[in-house]
Order: sequence, then C-alpha cells, then structure tokens
Amino acid sequence: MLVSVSPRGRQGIRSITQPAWQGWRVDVVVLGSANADLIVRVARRPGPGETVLGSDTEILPGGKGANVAVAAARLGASVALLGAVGTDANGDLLLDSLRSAGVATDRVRRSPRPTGTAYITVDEAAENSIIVSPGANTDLDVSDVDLTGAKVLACSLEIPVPVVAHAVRTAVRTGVRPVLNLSPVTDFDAFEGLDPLVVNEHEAELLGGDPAELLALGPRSVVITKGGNGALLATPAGVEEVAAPQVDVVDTTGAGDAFVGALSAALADGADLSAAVRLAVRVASKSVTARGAQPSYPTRADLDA
Ligand SMILES: Nc1ncnc2c1ncn2[C@@H]1O[C@H](COP(=O)(O)OP(=O)(O)OP(=O)(O)O)[C@@H](O)[C@H]1O
Repeated sequence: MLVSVSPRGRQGIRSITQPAWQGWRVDVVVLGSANADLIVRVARRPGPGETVLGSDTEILPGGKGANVAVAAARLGASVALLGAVGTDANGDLLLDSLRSAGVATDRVRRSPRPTGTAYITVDEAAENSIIVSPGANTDLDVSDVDLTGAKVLACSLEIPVPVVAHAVRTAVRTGVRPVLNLSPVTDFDAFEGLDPLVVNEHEAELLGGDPAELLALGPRSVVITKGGNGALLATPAGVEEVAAPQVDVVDTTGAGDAFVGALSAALADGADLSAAVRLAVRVASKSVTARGAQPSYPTRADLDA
C-alpha cells in the first residue's frame, strides 16, 4: 500500500487514497484573507500629483486570515487556512510562509486574480497609510467553505460577507464552534451561535458599545479587546475583565489577529472561554513587544521564557 506521512509527524502513516488533509488532524479552520504587505518608508507622504522617494520595499506576509492561522499554529494548534491567493509570486510567498509556520494550505485556492496586496506607507512619525487591493480574496465563494475536521472556525471580514455568513451558519449546524472577529465592521447578520463574537473597542462602539447590546445581536458570548487594557468577556451570565501585562510596546500591528488565533487555539484545545481569553491576552501582549505581525507571534516556549 502506498502511504504518506503527516507533515506534522503526529498522525503517523496515512493512506493516500484520501485527499491528504482528510487524514490530518485539523483543530482550527481559519477563514479569511491572505495579503502580501508591501511596506515602504518615507520621510513624508506625497501630496496629490507629487512623487517622493522611499526606502527599499519590504514584502511581508499578512492579511487577517493568514495572521490568525499563523498565530494559532505557533501555539501548537493544527490549523488549516481557507482562503485564496493568486498564481503570482506573492501567492507563492504567502503559501511558503504559511507552510513554514505549520499551517495546512490544502484549502487555499489559487485564483486567476492577483494575490491580495496591502500597500503600506510608513512616515517618520511611524504613521501608516494603507491601500488594500483585495484581489484573489474577493474570489472566495460559498462553495469553498469546507470545515472538515474542525473543532473551531475562526473568521474575519476582509473577504466576501456571504461566504463568512455561510461558514458561520454551517459551523453552527455541524457543531463546529464559530469565532468571528467582526473586523472591519461590515453589515452582517449571522451572529446567532457565535461563541465568541470578538471586536476591539472601536468596533464595539460601531455596534452599539455596551456588551449587553452586542449580546442582543445574538452571539452566545462577546469579547471586546481593549489594547493595553486587556480584554472584556461578556456572556448572559456576566462580565469578566482580563488585564494585560505591562510590556514595552514596539509594534502593535496584528495584535488583534494574534488574540483571535490564540483564543481559537485554546478553545480547540478544550479551554473554557475565560481561560482562552486569558491566554489570548498574554499572547497578544507578547506580540506587541516585537516588530511586524506574523514574525512577532510567540510559541508556547516564548510565552514561558
Ligand atoms: N499597549 C499594549 N500593551 C499590552 N498589550 C497590548 C497593547 N496593545 C494591544 N495589546 C494586546 O493585544 C490585544 C488586542 O489589542 P487591540 O484591542 O488593540 O486589538 P486591535 O485593535 O484589533 O489590534 P490591531 O488592530 O493593532 O491588530 C489586547 O487585548 C492586548 O492583549
């Protein structure tokens, strides 16, 4: 019999008569965007019709979906990303970086459209201006939603809303725990069963502000992240605040994605929501002590160091 070995080395020998991913353990399916972040540093931003010279271009893997997937995988979760990238070099780069973080990419479709790209200008005051060209991310379709094997579905909103709504409803119907980071805030109507709905303070304001108002939208639980003040967890039973540790902040890029990745990994591992939020705060607060999004995400060993 022909056999193949799991790339994570955990599951031993598997028959190749099945698609490879069906034989591997998947704890967390992340549905979301994958972008190449093209970063250029400038003394100041150009005005209309003006040209300025900038630094060499830095190309980093990004996009909320890819960030969340990498954050969860770094903590030891078995993760598959459900997404789309182009057939271009940036698509290769994103797939390589996901795989090297241990994320299964079998559910990432190659699209004829260009890979999603974020054009990021950073000025001397470290202020960002960002243009996102979603490209292949907008190509995702409800027929791409495949939650096989998942304990937890983690999704965010940089991809078509109907796909996210379909994935959440499929998760609820099939007993997969849905976690939604409603970022950016978008017109959305599939809150029923979310456990939790995750938003930052700004997004919470846009949805009504008060945890009770967010719970009234229909999720089973709500988590509001509060930057350096940690996070708040609300269920119909009450509210719990989790303080963030005092850290030397270097770069907060991707902190929210680190939070969602860690939360999803912990929930898939059987933690209750309160314990999962406490871990997520620790992980996200660690991530702000290093530059970049994905490069700053800690492993379990980093957390204990
Ligand atoms: N200054 C900080 N000090 C310590 N922890 C922080 C700080 N800023 C963010 N964090 C950690 O990151 C988590 C998420 O931060 P935040 O609420 O700013 O999310 P966000 O707005 O989605 O982040 P971003 O948009 O930067 O990715 C917080 O709950 C906290 O654990």
